[in-house]
Amino acid sequence: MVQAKIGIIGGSGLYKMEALKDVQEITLDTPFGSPSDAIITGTLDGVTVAFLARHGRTHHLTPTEVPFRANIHAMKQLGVEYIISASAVGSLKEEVKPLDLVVPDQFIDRTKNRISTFFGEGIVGHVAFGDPVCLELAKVLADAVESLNLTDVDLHRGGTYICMEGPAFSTKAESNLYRSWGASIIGMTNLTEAKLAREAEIAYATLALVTDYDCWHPEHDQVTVEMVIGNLHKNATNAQKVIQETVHRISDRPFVSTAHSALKYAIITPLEKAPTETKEKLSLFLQKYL
Ligand SMILES: CSC[C@H]1O[C@H](OP(=O)(O)O)[C@H](O)[C@@H]1O
Ligand SMILES: Nc1ncnc2[nH]cnc12
Repeated sequence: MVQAKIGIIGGSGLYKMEALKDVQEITLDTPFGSPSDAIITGTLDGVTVAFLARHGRTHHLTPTEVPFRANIHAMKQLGVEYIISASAVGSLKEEVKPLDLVVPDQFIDRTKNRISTFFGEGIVGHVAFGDPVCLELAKVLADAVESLNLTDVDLHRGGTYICMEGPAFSTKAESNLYRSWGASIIGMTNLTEAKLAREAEIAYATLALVTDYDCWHPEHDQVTVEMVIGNLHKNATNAQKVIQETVHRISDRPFVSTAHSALKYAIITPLEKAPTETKEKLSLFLQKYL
């Protein structure tokens, strides 16, 4: 099977990477079910990457239905060590304008209906998540954005991403509450993914593509899918340029992230006493500690 150190998870509006060459479609199974879609491997400027459309290439999965565990497991099977996530978000701040790019460094969890851990069934682990994205990868991503000098696009380094359950957008009261918390952007997917990536010891960072002002803004007080997709199409070209530049930078200067050893002090259950079936289910993550 093709191996790729860099994985790309594309969200709403980013269902493929146009610049990929030597493309192969790989259908994988995992102990956590099937991923959202086939994984597309290929090369970007000679570097092998693995691309997955988070909601499926036909966008048929709601945020709640996205098989986050299977997606991360599949990336790990391919040898992925760094994940670049591209995601559509609403803005919670006036200065974060539609079409801007944000590289968040914090998340707040407002999800209610999803499993966001690989642990359980006899093996307990608690990974550190104080810095939920890999700060080094986030810097590479933000530096890549800056180097491209994209017209009419401001870059925001850092900021808090509210991860809500969806699929309905927020109420105005919720949106204003999140603003009062100082959060910058809102979406429905990235915290879950970041947590699982951390448990899988994969460095993870988000390129957030601002599509709307959510519903708090007096002059733009309804967010619609039409608005989101319209802006995302405009953003998709920029997103692909940024991803390509980031891939180039990672392959030029691969680095060791603290995420790569996140499980070292996280597992509390003595593995020799843990159920064999669970050890097998988690073997891809645990093998180096067994
Ligand atoms: C189509 S608007 C809401 C939808 O867009 C974002 O998706 P993703 O994070 O995968 O880009 C948001 O999280 C919602 O799933
Ligand atoms: N306003 C919004 N709320 C949640 N997720 C989004 N994705 C894009 N815009 C969004």
